[in-house]
Amino acid sequence: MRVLGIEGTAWAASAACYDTATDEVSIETDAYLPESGGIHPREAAEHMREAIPDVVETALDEQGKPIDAVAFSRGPGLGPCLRIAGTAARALAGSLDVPLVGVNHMLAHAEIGRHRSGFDSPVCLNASGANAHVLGYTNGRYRILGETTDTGVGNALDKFTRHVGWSHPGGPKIERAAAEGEYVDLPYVVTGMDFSFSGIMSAAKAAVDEGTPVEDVCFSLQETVFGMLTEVAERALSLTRSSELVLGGGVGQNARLREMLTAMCEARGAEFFAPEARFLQDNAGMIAVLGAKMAAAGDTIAIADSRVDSGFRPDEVPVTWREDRGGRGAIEERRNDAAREIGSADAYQGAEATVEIAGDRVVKRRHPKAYRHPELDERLRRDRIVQEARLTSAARREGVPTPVVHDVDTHEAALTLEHVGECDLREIVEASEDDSDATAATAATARGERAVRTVAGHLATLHAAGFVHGDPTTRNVRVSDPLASGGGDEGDRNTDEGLTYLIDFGLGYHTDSVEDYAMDCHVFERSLDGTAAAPDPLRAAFEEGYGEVGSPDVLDRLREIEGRGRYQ
Ligand SMILES: C[C@@H](O)[C@H](NC(=O)OP(=O)(O)OC[C@H]1O[C@@H](n2cnc3c(N)ncnc32)[C@H](O)[C@@H]1O)C(=O)O
Ligand SMILES: Nc1ncnc2c1ncn2[C@@H]1O[C@H](COP(=O)(O)OP(=O)(O)OP(=O)(O)O)[C@@H](O)[C@H]1O
Ligand SMILES: [Fe+2]
Repeated sequence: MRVLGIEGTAWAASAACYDTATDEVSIETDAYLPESGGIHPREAAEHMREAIPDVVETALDEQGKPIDAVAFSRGPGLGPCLRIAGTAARALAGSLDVPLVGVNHMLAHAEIGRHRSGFDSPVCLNASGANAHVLGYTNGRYRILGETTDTGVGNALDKFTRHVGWSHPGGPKIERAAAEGEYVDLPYVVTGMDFSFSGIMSAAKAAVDEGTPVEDVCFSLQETVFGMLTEVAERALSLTRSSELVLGGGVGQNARLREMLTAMCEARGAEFFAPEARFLQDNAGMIAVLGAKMAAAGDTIAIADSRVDSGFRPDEVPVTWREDRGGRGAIEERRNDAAREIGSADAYQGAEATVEIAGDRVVKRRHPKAYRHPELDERLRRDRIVQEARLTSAARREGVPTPVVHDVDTHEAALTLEHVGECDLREIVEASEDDSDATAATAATARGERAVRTVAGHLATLHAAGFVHGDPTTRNVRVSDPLASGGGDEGDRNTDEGLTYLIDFGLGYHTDSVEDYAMDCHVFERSLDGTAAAPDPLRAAFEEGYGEVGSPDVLDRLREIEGRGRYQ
């Protein structure tokens, strides 16, 4: 099959031909470069209007053979640009009398890495201009495991370079200047698997204004921003137990980012793949390749339904082109692989730390991360160990079951904690749809729902006390057996079903913001999406449980967060 791809979300007016027989992709791109400032939507659309016919003609001429389908970026992107590229795609599909395929641009960034690497089911880090997120595949959809809560990563870098008077795009200029720079501290913001850039960017601009050499700020921006992305990618690998990572998006052209991701994957025995530059930056090649997979699956679109969508999110797309659904079988396989690799029940390799179990105690150590700048690494490990010890105890005082903290060693970044629970909540929710044994499955589902409801109550209690957990995932909840929980002397409201403990408070902080509380809930719900065999009833149980204890404002805000588009 030969597919013509058209890309026109913002700066790249691009057309490509992909031939499935040879796996060859030829790409023709005409880039819009603003004369001053950043991308102006109207100018970008004007460029799109002029450039699209030419790149399409060149791509078709080069192919020289008939085309079987036309694929185009439906979104996300700038509305005026999308509409022009969409109109061209519709006209072409009509005149060639071939099917039309509407592609999600961010999924194309992710799928091109999977396609070129041959990986089976990787986690994908998309680091592009207008977006930044980590995707994992479960139950027939790509789930957003973590994302920016403000701007895309490239846009953030570009805003900084505008401030210092450099021309667009700024990313490559930061990379060049960073070669001459030294480290200075900038804010580092990771909440669960989400992250934000606005605080860092304000601090970076202020540092330059106050006389810090711009090279030092560029160097530190890379260390901080890419350190955050790498950390989040590692958390996603740990949560999903995947051992494959692919990179997508224009910022992926940065050598320091790729170096960090390579080092992180190497340290945890995972494989890393970044496609070549022509497939990282916006390009129609990735649209043609995913378009071909969709067309082969019959996933084409009627002209009448082919409206563009500037806020099109990757998790809205039902995945038709993958044979596996990423359901229970895939989860089980990864679980077995992980168990074989660890080879012992006495030690865990978390995303951040190693946890050794010795009798009724565990020792948790945050080892240095080779990918991170040593100064940043030391600061984070020390701060988090102190915070974890403080908030673990603070939560206990509020009546939320947590491990007793026996010892804190800030020098070694080590904590000695009481061993709690029998398994992570993840094991229960992963298992809750086992069709081989219906009775066991119903029991597991009921147990999962009860535990999730209890977690919701615990989070509401923390929020009422003025702090957040910061990383409430199904891995950071320990669940004990109902019979083994020992007579209810803990005074927990759910003693009859065993205790549900919260652990791993290293990313927690004090706050009185409804937004922060709602984000805490959002992080937990998304971890259900990323790990549970059947997330929907669990989400419902969570919201019900939160509603019983917590403020309705938080739940309202949670729904608002879920409905928010991130494209800016
Ligand atoms: C929706 C779509 O229009 C959008 N496209 C987009 O952002 O273009 P993309 O080609 O993926 O990425 C461009 C960004 O990539 C950055 N960039 C390019 N080379 C870079 C480098 N060496 N280091 C850091 N950033 C770099 C640029 O500064 C710019 O912000 C997206 O994918 O989010
Ligand atoms: N006090 C504890 N009692 C029992 N098990 C524990 C305890 N602390 C940690 N564990 C186990 O070790 C695993 C990793 O611990 P923790 O989440 O604290 O480390 P981490 O490196 O931050 O992991 P991640 O970032 O992947 O959540 C937990 O999922 C849990 O299975
Ligand atoms: Fe892009």
